[in-house]
Amino acid sequence: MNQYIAAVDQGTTSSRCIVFDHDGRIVSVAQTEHEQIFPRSGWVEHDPETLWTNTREVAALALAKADLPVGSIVAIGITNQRETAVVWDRSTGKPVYNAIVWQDTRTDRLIGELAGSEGVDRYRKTTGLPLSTYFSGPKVRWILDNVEGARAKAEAGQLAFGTVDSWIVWNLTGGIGNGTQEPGVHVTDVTNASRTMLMNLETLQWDPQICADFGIPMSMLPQIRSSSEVYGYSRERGPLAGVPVAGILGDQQAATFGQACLSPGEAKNTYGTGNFLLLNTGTTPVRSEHGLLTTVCYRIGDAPAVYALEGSVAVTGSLVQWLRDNLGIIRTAAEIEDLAATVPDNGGAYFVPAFSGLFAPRWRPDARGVIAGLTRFVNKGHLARAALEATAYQTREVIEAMRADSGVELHTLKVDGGMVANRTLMQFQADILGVPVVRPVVAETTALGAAYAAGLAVGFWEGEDDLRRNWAMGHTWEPALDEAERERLYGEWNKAVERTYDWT
Ligand SMILES: Nc1ncnc2c1ncn2[C@@H]1O[C@H](COP(=O)(O)OP(=O)(O)O)[C@@H](O)[C@H]1O
Ligand SMILES: O=P(O)(O)OC[C@H](O)CO
Repeated sequence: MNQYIAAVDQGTTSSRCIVFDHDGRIVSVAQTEHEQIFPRSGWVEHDPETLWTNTREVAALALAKADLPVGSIVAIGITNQRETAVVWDRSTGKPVYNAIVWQDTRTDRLIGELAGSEGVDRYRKTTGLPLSTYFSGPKVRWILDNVEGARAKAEAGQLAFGTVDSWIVWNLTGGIGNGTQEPGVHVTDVTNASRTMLMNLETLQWDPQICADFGIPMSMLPQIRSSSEVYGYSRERGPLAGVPVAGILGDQQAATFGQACLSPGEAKNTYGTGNFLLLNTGTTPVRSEHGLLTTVCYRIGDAPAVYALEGSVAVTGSLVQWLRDNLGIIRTAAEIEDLAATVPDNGGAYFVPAFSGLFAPRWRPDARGVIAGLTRFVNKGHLARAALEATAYQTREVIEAMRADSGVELHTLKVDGGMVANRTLMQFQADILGVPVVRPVVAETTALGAAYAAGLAVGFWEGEDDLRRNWAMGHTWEPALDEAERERLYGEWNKAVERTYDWT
């Protein structure tokens, strides 16, 4: 009987389950979007129970679609939107509040208080991260401060916190209130833990002082495990019953692993709701001086952890959604390419989507979005074009910071994620960087990375050479813009970005 690995990718926009074979090829896919909840300006939430029910539905559907027999799935890997925080009651399995999503900025005042006179870099040495609304710790604190009774229950050891991986694994392996009688395992992996602001980057353990400063009881926290080991077994009925849950990676680290960026100096850029560029820096954390994050890239079983430098851009694909949902100038995300093709260039317009402030490399929580350079000439085609270009300019900013921090010169850029279907964007990305942009055959690298982590833990793949062998080039976009024009456009972009500052 053929054997496969199932990967669950619980992302910001949708939940997916993808089944892979030994060559890393896709055998079956199922996907469903979930509601984005915006209760107030700057707030972004998801319903945790929907995230879980969608996950189990897409898993069942992916298996049913390919008619996979019981016993053909040898392991499950989990990958997830990172930082998003869920707090639930251990005895009922019910969340005490909606999941607070990574883009949510409600904790900005709290960040100011925590930064105090030491500033946003107060915990950077320990965690690799600047104080920001982006990370989970402040979100948990907000729930404890604002949900009635939550703090008392947390202090009594009755509440559990998890990033979305923990929440899914808890439910997948048990979950009271989920038709079973036993709690699931309460774990996370080093990559997800490294995004909470509560983990020490070198010891890979929760930091008691930071937890105390944040007012978060340590009894709420999951156990930190490697990215590739058996954490527990699925209790789901059907073909997944009893299958080991054997891999967990935050989605951007998973994409890095799925792109086989397994040696220091190798990088990938993922274009989803936001953009995330990760550079493998090997087994020593590299501290950033140019606005990047130091983060855990992966840890396979007992091997030493591998670290990465990361440039996180908050708004890229979500700007396309905004044009679709808030302005209605396109009906589907893919239509932006046709609209952009109605004009030859941006018509002088620059769209800086600082909807959650600006993340890497500028970290400006006070920024808000602008469209600069408007004249009577600009039409919706130009706005579509400017929206796509914004993704490419933001990527260039991050690559320049990465070069300054690490000295690594990227001669090609490996890309993946939902937006890389857009050929206009990929061509412009190559143009504005002046290096080729390369998309692999299997662009679902996030799910593939989680599958690899799970498959390595159960011996389905033997080692990293298997993963390197599976990577195959799909399409390359070569730069075609002359240097003077490239620099003129980028210079105007930089001017537009400065117009977003000091807004809040
Ligand atoms: N053809 C396209 N052109 C531009 N953007 C697109 C296109 N297709 C999808 N997107 C954008 O990509 C994002 C979805 O990518 P995906 O990798 O699935 O995201 P996530 O993992 O964050 O849920 C959405 O924000 C959507 O607007
Ligand atoms: O769900 P994605 O693909 O937008 O990824 C979100 C990131 O993990 C946020 O840090």
